[in-house]
Amino acid sequence: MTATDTAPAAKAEGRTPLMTLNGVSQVFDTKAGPIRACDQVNLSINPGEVLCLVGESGSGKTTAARMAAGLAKPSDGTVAYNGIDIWSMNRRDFSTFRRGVQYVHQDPYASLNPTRTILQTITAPLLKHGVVKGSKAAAQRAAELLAKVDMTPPESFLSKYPHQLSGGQRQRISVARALTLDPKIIIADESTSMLDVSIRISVLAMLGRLRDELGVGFLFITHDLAIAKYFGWNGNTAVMYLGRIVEFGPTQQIINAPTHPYTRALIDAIPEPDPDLTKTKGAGSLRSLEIPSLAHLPVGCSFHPRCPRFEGGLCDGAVPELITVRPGQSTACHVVARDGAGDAEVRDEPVA
Ligand SMILES: Nc1ncnc2c1ncn2[C@@H]1O[C@H](COP(=O)(O)OP(=O)(O)OP(=O)(O)O)[C@@H](O)[C@H]1O
Repeated sequence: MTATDTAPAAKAEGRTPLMTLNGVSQVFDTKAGPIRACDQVNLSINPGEVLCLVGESGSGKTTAARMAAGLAKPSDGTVAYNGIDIWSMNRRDFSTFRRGVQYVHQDPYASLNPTRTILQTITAPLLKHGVVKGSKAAAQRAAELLAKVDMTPPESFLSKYPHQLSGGQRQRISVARALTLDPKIIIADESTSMLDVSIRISVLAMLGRLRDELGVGFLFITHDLAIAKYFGWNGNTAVMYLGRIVEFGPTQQIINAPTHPYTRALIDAIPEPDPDLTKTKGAGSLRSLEIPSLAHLPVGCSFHPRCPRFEGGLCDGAVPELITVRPGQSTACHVVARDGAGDAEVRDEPVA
């Protein structure tokens, strides 16, 4: 077994991934002292690929996403787009990056300007970046984009303000705005978590259709592995815990054959309609439900105080490295590194 990063297919094929996070860290100064919200994260995404970033609240997902979107500068490491560090790009390349990578926020109400109509919200980037010429063409394109996100008839929404729309409709507007500049990657940060279940499912279905039709890549952030399973079944999933990636691999393997005890615990938290499947899950219970503070990380593996497979002297020594345990799948766990992961038995089950 060898130390590994979490860059999937493109690197293996010798291509430069469209976007890479190379050893990216983010340190915040807080009252409790400096915290490392992201610690040496390696990820890569290509157009058409889905990468799900999963973990509990506070695991560093949004911090990683903001760095990927160029909204925050890493304390360490680099974010590269088309192989170029975004923080040393010239203006033209940085503008290409900004157009190519669009961020869809968890709370569309906070990210939509309340004083702008939907027409103004959608046409502003189209006109600013010269995607279309003239207000008539911009309005026509805005109507097409609304139809793409299933807001029909578009004409009935263009003159409305965000407060006149439902949460699901606002989220669709955020997605339509993200599509204005023909992005290569959409970063969707818990973008359905504030919606009611039935609305969430329809917004997820719409995003899934865009994923398939437009060939756009997704960095899809969620605390809910069930949603990663739904959205990212044919992509990869990285599981984050207290700022570090603890497991990475094809989503099907992560769901059906997880190796890290934390991933197993997240999977156990997914309600399972089939009792036989529930029986095959076997993480054992967590030793503690308390998530340690980033300001006082446990020594060694930071999951060890909660881990059902904890072994004194092994897990509370060094920080475990992310190592390849099966083709395409890597885990940061001393016990798995010592005992092996076993064979993955991946059921090609249909997406729920
Ligand atoms: N600007 C900041 N200053 C200080 N601490 C911060 C800042 N931004 C994030 N943090 C801290 O960094 C840690 C990771 O936060 P982050 O929002 O990235 O996690 P998350 O996994 O996205 O969680 P959630 O799902 O709750 O948004 C948290 O402890 C958070 O309080």
